[in-house]
Amino acid sequence: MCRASLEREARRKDKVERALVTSVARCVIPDTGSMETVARCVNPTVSFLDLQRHLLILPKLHLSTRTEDTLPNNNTIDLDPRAFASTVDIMCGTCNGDTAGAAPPAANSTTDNAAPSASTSNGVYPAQGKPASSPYQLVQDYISNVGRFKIIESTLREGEQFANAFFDLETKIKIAKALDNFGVDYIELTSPVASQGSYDDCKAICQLGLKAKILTHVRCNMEDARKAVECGVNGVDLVIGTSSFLREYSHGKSMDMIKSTALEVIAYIKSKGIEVRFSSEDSFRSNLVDILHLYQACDKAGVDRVGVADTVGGATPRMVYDLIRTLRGCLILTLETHFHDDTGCAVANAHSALEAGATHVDTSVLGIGERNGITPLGALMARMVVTAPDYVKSKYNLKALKSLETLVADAVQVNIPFNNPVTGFCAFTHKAGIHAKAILANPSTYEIIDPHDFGMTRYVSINSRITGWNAVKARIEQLGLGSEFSDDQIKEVTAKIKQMADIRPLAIDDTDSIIRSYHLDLQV
Ligand SMILES: CC(=O)SCCNC(=O)CCNC(=O)[C@H](O)C(C)(C)COP(=O)(O)OP(=O)(O)OC[C@H]1O[C@@H](n2cnc3c(N)ncnc32)[C@H](O)[C@@H]1OP(=O)(O)O
Ligand SMILES: O=C(O)CCC(=O)C(=O)O
Repeated sequence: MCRASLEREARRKDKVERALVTSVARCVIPDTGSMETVARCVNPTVSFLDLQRHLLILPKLHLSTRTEDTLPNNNTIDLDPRAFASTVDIMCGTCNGDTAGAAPPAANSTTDNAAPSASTSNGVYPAQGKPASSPYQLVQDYISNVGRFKIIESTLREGEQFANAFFDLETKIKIAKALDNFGVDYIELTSPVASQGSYDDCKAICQLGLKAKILTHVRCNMEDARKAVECGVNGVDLVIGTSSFLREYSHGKSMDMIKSTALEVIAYIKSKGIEVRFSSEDSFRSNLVDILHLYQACDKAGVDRVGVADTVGGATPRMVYDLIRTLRGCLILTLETHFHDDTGCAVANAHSALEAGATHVDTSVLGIGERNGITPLGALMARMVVTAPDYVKSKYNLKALKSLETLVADAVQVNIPFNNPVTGFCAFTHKAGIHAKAILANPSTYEIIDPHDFGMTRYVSINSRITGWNAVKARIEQLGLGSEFSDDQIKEVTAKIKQMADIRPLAIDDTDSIIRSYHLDLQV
């Protein structure tokens, strides 16, 4: 029977039930030979095969169905039931909806078919159980970390790979202190193996006594790891490419060699009592099963974090969600993510990763890095202050963003882009008359971010032909002339501004002069 008829049959028999998914596995579907992700439920009547053969709707589990992946012997991978302990609708042709004997649902899961409660639809972070002040309806998700992520700030590592970057020690120290003042959790530095200067600077920054933990980023080999440890860092970020591109054309190592070296290096760093992270470069073009096994081995060896990198910036938010969710389901619980911005998805990908259960995001100020860079710190803050306002406002010193960006922009001799989230010169400028009227009445009408949270101010422009009388009235009031104009007179002066703005671009002095000259005429 085809999937659609099963679906119809299930609906007809009203056998829609909710079941708690306790685990998932990827296996070959006998009928089709394709590789799919399937789920096991607490309901004992819903067997593994039932779920393969009958319709399974997993709205929260956007899992991979990449057919090129191969599975180990028993066609399963160890999975973490907690990661998938969410309630899903399952239409099943064989079970009768009787959930007797089912294990109790996990905390935070819902077990009935009722519409979400008012608190949920109003935006509650289920993982934290605290109300959100975001006006957007958040997606309820047990595993999401949007309200408890950490930042690994890589301006002094990835950022040094930006074409224009040259940071002397004095500049590095200024940037490190500014990042610390902003409240980032970690500061990642260039490999001390890169040059004598990099080594000396790394040592010097470790001695600053910053609140943020200092990391350095090295190749996955013993010599690099030894140098890193010598510098006195709090942690070492190990990296090695796992895609066939990088295995063949970068370092030439097989997956087995990568694994044995990784385990040796991890053991060494751990023996020194400092944090160690293992990351696969080019994770999204790596074989899923390869990296699952590698990560699980590293996890078992006691790494503090596992890193996933979209090294060439080709991933989409859906792909990110898919991979991170799958890794979370495979007992990889502390997950760092690194997104390049080649296709403009770096911020969205970071958000998607957090929704899927990643714990750490790599950023750099203004996104500077190799090619066109990575997730920008400021843009990520803009995104996250909307998603998780309480967390972001209490944790990060948002008012320091502008000066931090200015410091880095000056150091690498670029301008802050005009359309940069939050700090771009027009990020809070409102111009069209319809917008201006509503903004003046209530800024939330056309602003999702409150500029004051970042120490910024909004600006309502009246210097154009698309302005309106409400905006002009506000300016007249600012000039202290409010009581001397009737609404009709304001409309008349607005017409004069538009007449002039049809001829040439206006500055605020021009519009003020039109207003003042009209006002003088009123006196005579
Ligand atoms: C995606 C990323 O951004 S990863 C981080 C990138 N960061 C850096 O490259 C740090 C700055 N780099 C450097 O200063 C230099 O490249 C160094 C000091 C690391 C190495 O310099 P060199 O010895 O001159 O080698 P080169 O840069 O030409 O090639 C890289 C070497 O590292 C090896 N390699 C590359 N990645 C890895 C890895 N993850 N683990 C182990 N070895 C690696 C390559 O096989 C190559 O080895 P080879 O000398 O046997 O050919
Ligand atoms: O170490 C990492 O996780 C990321 C390394 C990197 O810069 C990349 O893969 O683009």
